[in-house]
Amino acid sequence: MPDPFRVLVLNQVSASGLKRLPSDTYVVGKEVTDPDAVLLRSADMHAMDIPPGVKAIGRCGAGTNNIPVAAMSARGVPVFNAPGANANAVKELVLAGMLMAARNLAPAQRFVDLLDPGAADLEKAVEAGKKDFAGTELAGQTLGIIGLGKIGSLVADAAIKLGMNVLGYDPEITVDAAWSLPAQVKKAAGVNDVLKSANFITLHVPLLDATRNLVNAKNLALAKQGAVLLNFSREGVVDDEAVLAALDRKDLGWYVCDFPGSRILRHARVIALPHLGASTHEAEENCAVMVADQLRDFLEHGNIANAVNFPNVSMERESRFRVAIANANVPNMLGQISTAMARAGLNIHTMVNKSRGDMAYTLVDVDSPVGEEVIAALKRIGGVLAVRYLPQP
Ligand SMILES: NC(=O)c1ccc[n+]([C@@H]2O[C@H](COP(=O)([O-])OP(=O)(O)OC[C@H]3O[C@@H](n4cnc5c(N)ncnc54)[C@H](O)[C@@H]3O)[C@@H](O)[C@H]2O)c1
Ligand SMILES: O=C(O)[C@H](O)COP(=O)(O)O
Repeated sequence: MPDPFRVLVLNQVSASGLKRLPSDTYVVGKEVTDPDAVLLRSADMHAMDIPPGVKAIGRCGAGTNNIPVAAMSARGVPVFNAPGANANAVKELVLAGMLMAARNLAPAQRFVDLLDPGAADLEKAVEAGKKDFAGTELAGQTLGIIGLGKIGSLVADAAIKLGMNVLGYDPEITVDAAWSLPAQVKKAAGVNDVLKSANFITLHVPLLDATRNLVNAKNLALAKQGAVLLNFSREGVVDDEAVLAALDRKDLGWYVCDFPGSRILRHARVIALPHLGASTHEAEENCAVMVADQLRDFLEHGNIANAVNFPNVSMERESRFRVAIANANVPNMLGQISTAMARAGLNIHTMVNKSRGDMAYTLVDVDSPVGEEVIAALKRIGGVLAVRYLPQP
């Protein structure tokens, strides 16, 4: 009986996902030591000493900026995420955010909270107060969407259905995402174009070097007066100081965001939520199940689906003896791998090799058991980052 896989869980991950890792072959929990894999949501792994035995990381969500992906790539460790699994939850919260801003719901609620329930003129006070909170309707307004991936495309579709005009910008849109966009979405030339034209601007990009401070003092100066900026992306995508200045100048009407950093807290025109975008039972379950299944397929069979730093690679088992190799995407790796196996008298039954950027990944099924010396020889090949032997009973 092989040792069980050990999975360290860093956040509150849905039990439905954890149940996908059966207790006879997995030890899963927050106190697990010497883990083979880590499952998490938003815990910050950058300062963490990631144990050398970690073979995979599973982010039960979309953003992986809390994980040292480049360092994991250098170790040949895939970082899995759950594309689209929480997109509907975020879309619904964006719609809520637009409505909260357009209808002044936050100050209206604060006004009602302060009413005296015992006052004889309660109804009169309600009717007198409501004029301060009159708003606008969404239909007919222009929504600018920056980032048209899983979330952005759902937001576009919902906004069109609400009667909004939609303008989208995404310089790296995938073919699949482009196909899933409603035909009515107009293409913007850039962030400036979106800011100039939209009454509502919503951000759905990952936090990368290229997207840090994507919305800043320079381009906020172009915003339509009273525009509403929504940030359900990441705190660093928006320059908070620039937003505060734009709100104070009344250039921006509202800033709705899911990241209540210290600078924006308690500003009267900021609606800040506690990173709630993906916090629905449905999204938490979808993300955890998707990532746990991907992690299990990788740990047991070496197959890779939805790793942000590896190609998708999957091969049906054609023999009981499988070797999985992560290697640099450079010439002659396959030649060296097959030579090392041939020297040990191993016959390759079938193999698959794919690459993505600097990373390549190879699965090899051989006809007979693979000795430790062969695994050691494979590990010694320059450019090989990680080797795993995955025999089946
Ligand atoms: N608030 C929350 O709880 C919550 C939940 C889910 C995701 N998120 C955040 O939202 C981000 C997007 O999620 P997703 O599921 O839509 O991801 P996704 O990968 O499907 O889409 C991201 C899109 O951004 C585009 N993009 C990249 N750089 C860009 C740029 N400079 N300008 C315009 N577009 C650019 C990409 O081409 C891609 O289409 C995540 O990375 C995460 O940071 C937040
Ligand atoms: O990137 C994501 O998926 C979201 O920010 C959700 O984060 P959470 O899983 O910590 O709620």
